[in-house]
Amino acid sequence: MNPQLANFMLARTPESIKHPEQHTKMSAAASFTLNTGAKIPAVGLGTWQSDPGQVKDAVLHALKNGYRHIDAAFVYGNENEVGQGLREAISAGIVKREEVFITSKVWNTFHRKVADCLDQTLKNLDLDYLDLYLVHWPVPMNGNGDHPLFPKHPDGSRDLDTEWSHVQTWKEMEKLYKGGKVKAIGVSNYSVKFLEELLPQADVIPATNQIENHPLLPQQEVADYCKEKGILIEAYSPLGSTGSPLFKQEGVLEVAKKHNVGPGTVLISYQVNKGHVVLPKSVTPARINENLKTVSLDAEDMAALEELHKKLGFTRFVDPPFGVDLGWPDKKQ
Ligand SMILES: NC(=O)C1=CN([C@@H]2O[C@H](COP(=O)(O)OP(=O)(O)OC[C@H]3O[C@@H](n4cnc5c(N)ncnc54)[C@H](OP(=O)(O)O)[C@@H]3O)[C@@H](O)[C@H]2O)C=CC1
Ligand SMILES: O=C[C@H](O)[C@@H](O)[C@@H](O)[C@H](O)C(=O)O
Repeated sequence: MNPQLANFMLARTPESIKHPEQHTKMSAAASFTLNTGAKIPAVGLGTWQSDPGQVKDAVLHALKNGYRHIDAAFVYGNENEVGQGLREAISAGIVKREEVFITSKVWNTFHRKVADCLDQTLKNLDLDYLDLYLVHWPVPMNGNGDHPLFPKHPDGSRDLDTEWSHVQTWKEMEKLYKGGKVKAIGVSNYSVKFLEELLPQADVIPATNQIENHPLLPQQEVADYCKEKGILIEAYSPLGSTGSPLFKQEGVLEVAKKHNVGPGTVLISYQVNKGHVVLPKSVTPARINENLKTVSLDAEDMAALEELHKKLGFTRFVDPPFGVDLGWPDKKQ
């Protein structure tokens, strides 16, 4: 067996799952192991739509209260403040840089110049390396269009770079990995279709695939495929994204009642129980604390949560209008 894969298979069960008696309130200590051998904390703080003016304090609060993993991206436009939160925590002696797992992502308009995007991100965050760098979407966009991040054609459709392929982007990511400024590289928003295009050409297997995941979109096909290839799933929008709509789902509330916890704890625990990293976003101190709590869900709880998409159908909360087939089975007519 490929050593990257063997390492991953051995170590992907978090300690808290191997020893459920230790699996009590805070999951900061729970971690998975990437196919590089590095540890990644199971719960990370999301920062998409965390406004400048709020996100520095959110990051600082999270680090003070046990988080050791922050999920950022160039396109979020707030990396500078994320970096300030991290720096304050380091200056205050709360954490050391090497104790925090920092992820960022190359934006679509930078697929031909990933090294430039990385350098800007490192400058924004005031760091000299990232723990994980992801291809945000497998959709190159025109880097010389009418907008630096969201270029459009006159008809309003997104201006894609159809002369460049996501596989070429990956070859550039591999160079960054070999250069040492990123300790691991991975992908995001890759369906099986895109992974099947990528893997035969890849010298480095992606460490992670960050995808939308929650009981209304378990994405079992790509999750199973990634498990087989040693690629760890990172679940984004675990609460249903903006306004946490999954908090109102009856099935989630029933499991929450059974365990005497909030619906967020159920949605976050659902991911950790599946062996996924989970990235809840909040800028609200009490919620940031709450989102670090997990409980052990039993087979009956997991089945009840899985029933939801069977009853209600798949729901995708993050679905940007790229105008290309991303290969998602739930989007097939
Ligand atoms: N790779 C990709 O393409 C994507 C990556 N991501 C990553 O995943 C992260 C999480 O996904 P995201 O879409 O932000 O959505 P989430 O599912 O994390 O939901 C965030 C929303 O839930 C609210 N919320 C958080 N915690 C609680 C709580 N305990 N009780 C009640 N409400 C709560 C937040 O409000 P408030 O902040 O006001 O407290 C916010 O409105 C992102 O921030 C980003 O880092 C997300 C989407 C796409
Ligand atoms: O990470 C968050 C999401 O991917 C977000 O960056 C995109 O959905 C973006 O708003 C878009 O419209 O393409």
